[in-house]
Amino acid sequence: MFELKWLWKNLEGNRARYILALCLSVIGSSLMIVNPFLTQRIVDNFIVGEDAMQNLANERELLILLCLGMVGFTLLRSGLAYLTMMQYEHASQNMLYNVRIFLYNKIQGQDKEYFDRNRTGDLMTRMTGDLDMVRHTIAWIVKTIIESLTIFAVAVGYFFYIDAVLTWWLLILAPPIFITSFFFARRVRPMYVSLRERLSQLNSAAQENIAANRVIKAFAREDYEIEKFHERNANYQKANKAAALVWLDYFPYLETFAQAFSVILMIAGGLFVMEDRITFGEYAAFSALIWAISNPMRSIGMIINDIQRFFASLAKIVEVYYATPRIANKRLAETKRRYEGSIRFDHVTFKYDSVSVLHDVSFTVHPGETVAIMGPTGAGKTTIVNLIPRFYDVTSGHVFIDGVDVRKLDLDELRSNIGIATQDVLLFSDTIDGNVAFGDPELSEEDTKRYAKLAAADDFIRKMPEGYDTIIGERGVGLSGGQKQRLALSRAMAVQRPILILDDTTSAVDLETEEHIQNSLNKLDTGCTKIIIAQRVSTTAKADRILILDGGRVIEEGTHAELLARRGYYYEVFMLQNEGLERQVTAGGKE
Ligand SMILES: Nc1ncnc2c1ncn2[C@@H]1O[C@H](COP(=O)(O)OP(=O)(O)OP(=O)(O)O)[C@@H](O)[C@H]1O
Repeated sequence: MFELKWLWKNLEGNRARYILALCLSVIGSSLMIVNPFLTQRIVDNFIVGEDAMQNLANERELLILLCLGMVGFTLLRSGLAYLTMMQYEHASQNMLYNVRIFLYNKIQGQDKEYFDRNRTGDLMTRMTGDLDMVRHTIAWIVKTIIESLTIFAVAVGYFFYIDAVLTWWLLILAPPIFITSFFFARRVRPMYVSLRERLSQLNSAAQENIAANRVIKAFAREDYEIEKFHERNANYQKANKAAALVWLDYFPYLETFAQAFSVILMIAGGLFVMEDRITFGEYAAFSALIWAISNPMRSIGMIINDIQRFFASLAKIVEVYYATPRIANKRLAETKRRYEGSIRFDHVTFKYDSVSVLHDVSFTVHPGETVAIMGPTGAGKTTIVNLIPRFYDVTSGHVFIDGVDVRKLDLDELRSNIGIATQDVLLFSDTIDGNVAFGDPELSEEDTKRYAKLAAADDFIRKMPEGYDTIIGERGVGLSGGQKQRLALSRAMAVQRPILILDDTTSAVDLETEEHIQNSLNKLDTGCTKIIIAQRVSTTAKADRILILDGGRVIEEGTHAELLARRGYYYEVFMLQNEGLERQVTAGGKE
């Protein structure tokens, strides 16, 4: 019932067309009765009736009319079938289009946690194969069911009109057919749920392997990955075969019952003709329409299979359809404000599910200040910056921006006040110009170049075959790690936000380029609070303050000079890094 309601809801805008399609299906199928009826008249009046010869001579016009009627109704039915299909196609394609956009927007609106939990390949399967199954259902399965039921009902009605006893003899087969179908449906349903899951695993494996093809090649793991893919492919094939074999368990019974219709008709109908209970014309009508009863019985297996597939697919679609992100944009702000840029973490604790990652973290960044965060890998640095644009929400404590808890700010407004260059650089397969101006499509060519220069990217961009118009491959293929980082940095700077977050953005660039970037960041003309995650002392040295994070706790906090004087973690990192650099940064670092 829920499924029908869902379909009805999503047919909005196409309901009239769909109802028209259903009505045309019923009318078209009902007309199936006409030709057997005309056949009966022709047989009884002009072929085997007592007055057949006489009628042939005297009522030739009637015969021609009946023959023309048969041709006319056949053409009419073909025309109706065409019109019906058009309505089903339009209604189902329009619905598919609308639902796909809805799902796409839904997925876009999900929070980071959702993407942590859901695999890309699985989401892709929902957006493609599952949606197609739903369309197939409303265009084909519903059509087949409506037409089969109509033909069945009309044929049975007509049979009763001709001879009720013979009809009951035929209908004696209906209960065993329905019981067999019921058991088949019950057995096959969980198989389609598992089949759908295996398809999703197969697609996820394909998507992951294609996306990670360079890593696979680098580690010469092609054979292993091919084997893994084969395994999933085999799983999917096995599940398909298992479902098909279940059908084969029931198929002989259903086919035998369907065949039995003709046998009963031949025996009982033949006897009835001999006893003159029915005319030969009526027998011919029965015979011409017997498929109207047996065919729906035959296709019942196919319909049940498709319906089970539909249920499995719809369940997956509905999960996305009704998914509500925990962190959602409530669209509170009428106009977006520009923040001052102060950030305060107040006793922040954070857990991923039940794993604690941050413990009682407190610090303040004043507008325009630069704070560097350093610490061992896995210490929680990225997690800290993820809390500022609310990619995740704190488990306890508060993150304030301009004195307001981020959870009380409008999400769009909050995020449009933050420029971020993430640790995993993700570029789009677009022009370099398009990538730099991604956050601000209105950015002038001149400004695009200016920000590229600030991020020390202009030089290498100019050397590319088509400069700023060069199209880069998916995820930045064709660029070095450092080049990608510089493009990501120019993209983050180009949006000119009051808060700039750089997560290990210069780790892959050489020291000279890094110094250029440092100077650019200090010279940014829009006043900007910066949080820079870095492992190099050369990056952190000039920050107003440095936080050292270890095991999710702030263990040291101060300026470069203060932390060196403490002889703690920072000092050790400093000593491990270049001695020559020590002199350089001590001179330039803040006291
Ligand atoms: N989405 C996630 N789900 C569960 N655990 C996560 C998730 N992201 C990170 N973690 C865990 O949280 C901890 C902190 O991760 P985080 O990425 O913040 O560390 P980091 O200090 O930035 O490390 P790195 O310097 O290597 O980038 C790690 O133990 C990591 O395994």
